[in-house]
Amino acid sequence: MQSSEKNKKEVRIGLLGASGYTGAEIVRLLANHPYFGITLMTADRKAGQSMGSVFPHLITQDLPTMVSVKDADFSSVDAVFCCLPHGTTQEIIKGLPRHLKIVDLSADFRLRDIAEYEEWYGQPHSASDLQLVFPIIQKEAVYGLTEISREDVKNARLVANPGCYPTSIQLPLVPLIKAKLIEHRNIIIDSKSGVSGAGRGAKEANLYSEIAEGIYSYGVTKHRHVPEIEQGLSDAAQSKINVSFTPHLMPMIRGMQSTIYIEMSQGVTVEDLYQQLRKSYEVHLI
Ligand SMILES: NC(=O)C1=CN([C@@H]2O[C@H](COP(=O)(O)OP(=O)(O)OC[C@H]3O[C@@H](n4cnc5c(N)ncnc54)[C@H](OP(=O)(O)O)[C@@H]3O)[C@@H](O)[C@H]2O)C=CC1
Ligand SMILES: CC(=O)N[C@@H](CCC(=O)OP(=O)(O)O)C(=O)O
Repeated sequence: MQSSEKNKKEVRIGLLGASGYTGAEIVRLLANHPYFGITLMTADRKAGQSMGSVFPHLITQDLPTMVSVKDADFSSVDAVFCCLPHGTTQEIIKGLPRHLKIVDLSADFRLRDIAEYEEWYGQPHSASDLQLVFPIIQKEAVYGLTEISREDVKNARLVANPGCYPTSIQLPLVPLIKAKLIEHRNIIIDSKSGVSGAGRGAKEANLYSEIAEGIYSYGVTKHRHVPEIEQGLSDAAQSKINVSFTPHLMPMIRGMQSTIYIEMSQGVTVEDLYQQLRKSYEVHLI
């Protein structure tokens, strides 16, 4: 399909941070989508390159050349996916034209409490005037765990896409908490992730020789996803929930497993938990 035909599709998409792992995933998901066409792509170090040269498996896709965000023209864009590092994202989002719908994959708009963001992410909001701008944008953000807040997501201007570990933990626990099947205390979460979760940027700790044939825990007691997990579970419970969460890095590229230990409410059986999860995520086949 030619770019000109793509422009006729209903929703014109800008992809910010297209040259990273999540950018490539968005391209894959949108490639044959009937309503979306990609009209703008940005990169940082790889600005000026084609997507096919960065990700050879996408070479057959007819995509615009990646440009730097500062050179991006949003006049032919209706919605953007932000696939940028957290911290960087706030500054870029606050400068985007108001007509754009935004899906942000970073962590910048997930936490309602800005003080909590600064504490767990170990950085103030980066632009000097952002303290003024951030609360306004933050109020517009909907936490985009679709299964839990589908209607809010539909109408949002800014969707804060949940983190990987928090997704794997909230999807099973939120329905059980709402149905009062589990206790709010002593929730212990043991999660395992593949290495692509750390992004494509080169880091010593993610070298093959560091990762292969081993497993290690990291961020013990202080991983930045703790407040996000607690925010979602506390919302479901309508009271404060604290969790013990330990992530592990596995010698694999993709994938995630979270094993969650809970106390069942009095009289509840394991079968009750399964029934509730089946009911909550029932797929109606036509
Ligand atoms: N990897 C995963 O499984 C998941 C990641 N996320 C989150 O999504 C976001 C993107 O992650 P991921 O794709 O893995 O990251 P990558 O490191 O793979 O890609 C980051 C992208 O942002 C660009 N970029 C980096 N710095 C800047 C900057 N200062 N200004 C403009 N563009 C910049 C990079 O350009 P270039 O390549 O040219 O340097 C690249 O396109 C992160 O916030 C991450 O936390 C969310 C869910 C899952
Ligand atoms: C293996 C690894 O490093 N994982 C990342 C989380 C990846 C993820 O998808 O979460 P975000 O959307 O918040 O980036 C980490 O532990 O920080």
